[in-house]
Amino acid sequence: MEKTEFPPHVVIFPFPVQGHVNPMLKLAELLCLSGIHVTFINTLSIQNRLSRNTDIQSRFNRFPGFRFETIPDGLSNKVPQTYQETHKVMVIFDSLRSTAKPILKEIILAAGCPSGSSEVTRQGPVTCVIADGILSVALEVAEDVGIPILYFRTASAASFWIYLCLPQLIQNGELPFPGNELDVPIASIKGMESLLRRRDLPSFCRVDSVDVPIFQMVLTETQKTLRTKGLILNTFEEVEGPILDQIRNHLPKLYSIGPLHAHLKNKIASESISQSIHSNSIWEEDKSCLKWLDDQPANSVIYVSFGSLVTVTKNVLTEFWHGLVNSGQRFLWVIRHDSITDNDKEAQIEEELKEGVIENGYIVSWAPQEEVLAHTAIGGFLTHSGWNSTLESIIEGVPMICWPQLADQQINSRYVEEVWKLGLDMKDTCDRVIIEKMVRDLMELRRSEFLHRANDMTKLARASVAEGGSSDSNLAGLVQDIVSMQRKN
Ligand SMILES: O=c1ccn([C@@H]2O[C@H](COP(=O)(O)OP(=O)(O)O[C@H]3O[C@H](CO)[C@@H](O)[C@H](O)[C@H]3O)[C@@H](O)[C@H]2O)c(=O)[nH]1
Ligand SMILES: C[C@H]1CC[C@@H]2C(C(=O)O)=CO[C@@H](O)[C@@H]21
Repeated sequence: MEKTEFPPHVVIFPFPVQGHVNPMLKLAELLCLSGIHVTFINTLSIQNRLSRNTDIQSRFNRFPGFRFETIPDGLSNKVPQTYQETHKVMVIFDSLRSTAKPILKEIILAAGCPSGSSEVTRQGPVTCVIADGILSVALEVAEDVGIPILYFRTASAASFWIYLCLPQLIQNGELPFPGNELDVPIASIKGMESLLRRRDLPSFCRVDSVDVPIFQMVLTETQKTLRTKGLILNTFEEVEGPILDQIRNHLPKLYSIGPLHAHLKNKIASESISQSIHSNSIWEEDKSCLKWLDDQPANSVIYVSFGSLVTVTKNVLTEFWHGLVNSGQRFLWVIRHDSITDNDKEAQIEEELKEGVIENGYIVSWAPQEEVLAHTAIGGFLTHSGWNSTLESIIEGVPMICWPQLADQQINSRYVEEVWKLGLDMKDTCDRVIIEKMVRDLMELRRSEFLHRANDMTKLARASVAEGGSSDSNLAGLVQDIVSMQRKN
């Protein structure tokens, strides 16, 4: 086999939102540690925010075969704060669809050419593309230029499997469903027959017509996965095994390599590189909360965060405020600056909440979440059930109260309560009395039950990313397949 003068070169292209960029940067670092060269594509605003709020540049400078490539934001950085999250996502999606194709093609074709910047980074021709599982614009470019493409879907395997089964749900008359009878069982998804109700389907399924744009987006983008060389998922066999087996019937090359943040920490430790947790936050992290946590008893604090996309009204915040205060538990609460939709009152709301904070509460606008969940003071997590947050809670053995709002969060919360039994699902309610009761149940009355379950799952998660574990082996298989793609090109 002829020897190539360059290592394999992968172009990685995430959907430009925090919950996608974060895990894909972890993947990029893992591939760099395996000797693979990487070009990572960010929109200009994402790249500027990462550079402003993290050590991203210096962190990746240690890899001579790595470089960032930035592309214009298009319309995506002009989205009014009052837009609902799904509207924001569709603006970004449509903007990339209309602008990214020629730019991505140019990046790929210029790689490895003497006149290109590859002379600076010494990268060879592109071996393959790893694109976000909702960016088929990258699939079209890869097919045009004739190079392999893998998808990385950053949400749960369970949500991906439901999206892949949407055509059956429509054919069997289970979608769309009129009205709000949400406890009707869903029967036609293999592996979830006795688990699913309408309310557990991803939020995009709550439509009275399948022509709703974001429903069409997830349906068509997911079906296009079948045209790729394989699918990477940030999950592990022991947590979503039965569903991974269902997906493998349609996508044999399925690489479950998560939890990626823990996987990367393990690999960095084995390379004896600096141990500190490196942030990929696009907001500035308020680390003062770590000092506040140092002063709290072990397992005494419930951490509250709803991720990077969910927005809330003042009324919702007020219900959570009273529920948390009335529970008598200590709490650390993230209220993201751009998360309040009645934004004319944003400053007033936060001040009211802060004025009301008694000694057992602490509020920040963005936290170092991986460090918070690893802190001994944390005894519970009130979460929106975003997949990164769910994995970060699992690996640290923190039981959860789930308040799902968007996309895969609904099915994730169902698995937390009903399958993994790691916590409580507050789905479709927001009431101070229910919030208070659930916080007391998680932090006091059923504490030992949930901590026991969480401890068992933590062991499985840590074993999967340890040397020889399922995710470790699957990552080695991914690297090997990328190397073999280079030889074929
Ligand atoms: O104060 C905070 C809050 C969050 N995070 C981090 O931000 C990420 C948030 O990701 P996630 O929990 O997945 O939530 P979203 O940002 O809402 O993620 C979007 O993308 C995910 C992956 O596709 C989906 O699972 C979610 O439903 C979708 O909303 C996590 O890594 C957190 O550690 C912080 O660092 N500080
Ligand atoms: C707003 C959501 C549309 C699909 C994306 C997603 C996925 O399944 O890839 C999950 O949640 C969000 O990140 C996106």
